[in-house]
Amino acid sequence: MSNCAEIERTTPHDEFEFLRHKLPGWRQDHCRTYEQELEEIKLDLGVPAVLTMRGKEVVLPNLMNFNSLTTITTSFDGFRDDNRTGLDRTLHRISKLPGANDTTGGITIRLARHVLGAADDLLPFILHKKAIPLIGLPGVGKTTLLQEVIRHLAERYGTKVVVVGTSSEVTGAGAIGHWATMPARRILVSDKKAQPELIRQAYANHSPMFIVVDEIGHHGDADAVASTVDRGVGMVATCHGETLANVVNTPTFWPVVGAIREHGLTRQRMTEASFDVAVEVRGVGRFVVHDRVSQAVDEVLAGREPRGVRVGRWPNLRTG
Ligand SMILES: Nc1ncnc2c1ncn2[C@@H]1O[C@H](COP(=O)(O)OP(=O)(O)OP(=O)(O)O)[C@@H](O)[C@H]1O
Repeated sequence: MSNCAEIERTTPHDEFEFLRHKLPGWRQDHCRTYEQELEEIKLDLGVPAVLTMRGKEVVLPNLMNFNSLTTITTSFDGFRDDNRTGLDRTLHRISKLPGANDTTGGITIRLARHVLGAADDLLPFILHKKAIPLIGLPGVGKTTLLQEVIRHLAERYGTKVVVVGTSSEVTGAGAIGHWATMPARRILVSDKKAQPELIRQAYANHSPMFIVVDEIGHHGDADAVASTVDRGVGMVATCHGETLANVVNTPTFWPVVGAIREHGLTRQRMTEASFDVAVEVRGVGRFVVHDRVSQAVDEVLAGREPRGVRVGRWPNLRTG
């Protein structure tokens, strides 16, 4: 699929600038200094703003006052019930901290950027696979990786890729999706409780070859994912957790890891796992891949840690 000639492209720099111009003048200057490495801006009432980067924090001078916080917060539109919104033509995520009496106590701005090549090391392991979870703790780079996976899928399968998710980081916040994930189609989830039904609608109504779900884990998600895969539709989904073992040990995921049942003190896998390869995202560019998921699930159920293959930028890389 290469019919993207008319899609307007923004660079990570453009998207950084759209965001930076929302801040009061002197804070704009501080942010510019850290453009390449900035990951989050935390603006809380009564304390100085904090810029976070991988492995370091910078505390800005001056306390955040009510007027500045209100001016910044009201410059972003459309906060949803989960207190998140995005910024048009960018992948950034803006989240409110609810304060006393319906006020806003602070905001967290996650600066997301499309990183071309972020999935390259993983491609040999995941292309031509049917169903893949990307497992990782908050902030390890799952969403950035997911965007690249979507871009690769959309290049191959075009509009037969449907992305289901709440997060503006994955496909962009605006009425039109972010160029990097187009022409994949998107279903925006405004209420997480509706996600299982929207996954079902994605396969029932839109003839996908692949459905991509940003964050499964709420009640009903795993059942919807398992029945999608049973119908032969490909699936890539992110899950919170550090390892595959964490996922297997969380009952809400049991439908996708082999319909696990408890018998007294033991747990047993009743079917093959829905996923045929599982990826643990351990850090930016560092992955552990399990390519025989059902067997790895059995290892966890037997109380052992399954050994995966280390892929990507690990120091002293060797297979484990
Ligand atoms: N390969 C990469 N190269 C450079 N920066 C990256 C890369 N992957 C992620 N980052 C940066 O790290 C930060 C966190 O990444 P990301 O939002 O993808 O994490 P996440 O695991 O999805 O977090 P959460 O679970 O909180 O949504 C972002 O600022 C992102 O731009």
